[in-house]
Amino acid sequence: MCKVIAIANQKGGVGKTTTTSNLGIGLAKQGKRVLLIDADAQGSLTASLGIQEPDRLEITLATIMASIINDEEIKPEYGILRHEEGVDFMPGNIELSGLETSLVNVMSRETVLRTYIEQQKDRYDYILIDCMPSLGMITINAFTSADSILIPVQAAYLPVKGLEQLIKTIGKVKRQINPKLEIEGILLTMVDNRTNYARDISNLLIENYGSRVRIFENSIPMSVRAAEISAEGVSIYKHDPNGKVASAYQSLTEEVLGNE
Ligand SMILES: Nc1ncnc2c1ncn2[C@@H]1O[C@H](COP(=O)(O)OP(=O)(O)OP(=O)(O)O)[C@@H](O)[C@H]1O
Ligand SMILES: [Mg+2]
Repeated sequence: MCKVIAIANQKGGVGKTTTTSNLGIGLAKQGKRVLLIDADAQGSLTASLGIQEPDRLEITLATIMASIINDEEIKPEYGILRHEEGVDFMPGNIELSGLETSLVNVMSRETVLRTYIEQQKDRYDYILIDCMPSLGMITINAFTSADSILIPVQAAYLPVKGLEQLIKTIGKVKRQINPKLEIEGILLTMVDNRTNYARDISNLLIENYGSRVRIFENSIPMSVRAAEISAEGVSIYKHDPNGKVASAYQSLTEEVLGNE
């Protein structure tokens, strides 16, 4: 059985991409077959997997989705790249923003990505989708394709209002298009253990959402080592194997495996 998890939060810079790559590589290290999908026009996931100029790539998620819109046959492995640490990935780049605009007039515009992912399901155990910081059509496509949504929340600010909107959108997609959709959990990221602030936010999250949404036991600490990896093109397990962020992502991986 393949599980599809979208990593989403319309707030920018909360650790979506970092979580997608390190959870994905974590799952691969546990022997799972993993496909990562870069559904963000910024191409940050693609860059963090070692592609220096995502915008120069010819085959990306945008071209694949355009083929599906045009009803063209594509082989499942077409355009998929492989990272040295054992994950496959479908890159994304700036062309996704043009596609986002053109989706408005497309028949079944919410299900284009799902059509692609359905073709991949017998080839992978986990498919993780790195969403862009918006709730636009591409993100809705990700929610339509997913079994669950993992929501990274940066521990440095009170996220309540944006989270409410995100949870509402997830509920709407669940009711209208994708009845199996669940929230995998809220993940606190960039936790600075020198302050009490993270604990306050954690308590606030539990108070406000604990009854409705699972909050991951593991959080991801703030560390300059984590900020370095996107430039290195490798995971935290390779860049700083004995550090606290590697250990946190490993624990998160185990938690996600436990949710199977
Ligand atoms: N645990 C961490 N500690 C310190 N810095 C981090 C940590 N995780 C991520 N970062 C850094 O914070 C920035 C934002 O992280 P990331 O790109 O993963 O967020 P994002 O939610 O994907 O952003 P966007 O909304 O732009 O797609 C990056 O520069 C990243 O390297
Ligand atoms: Mg990102």
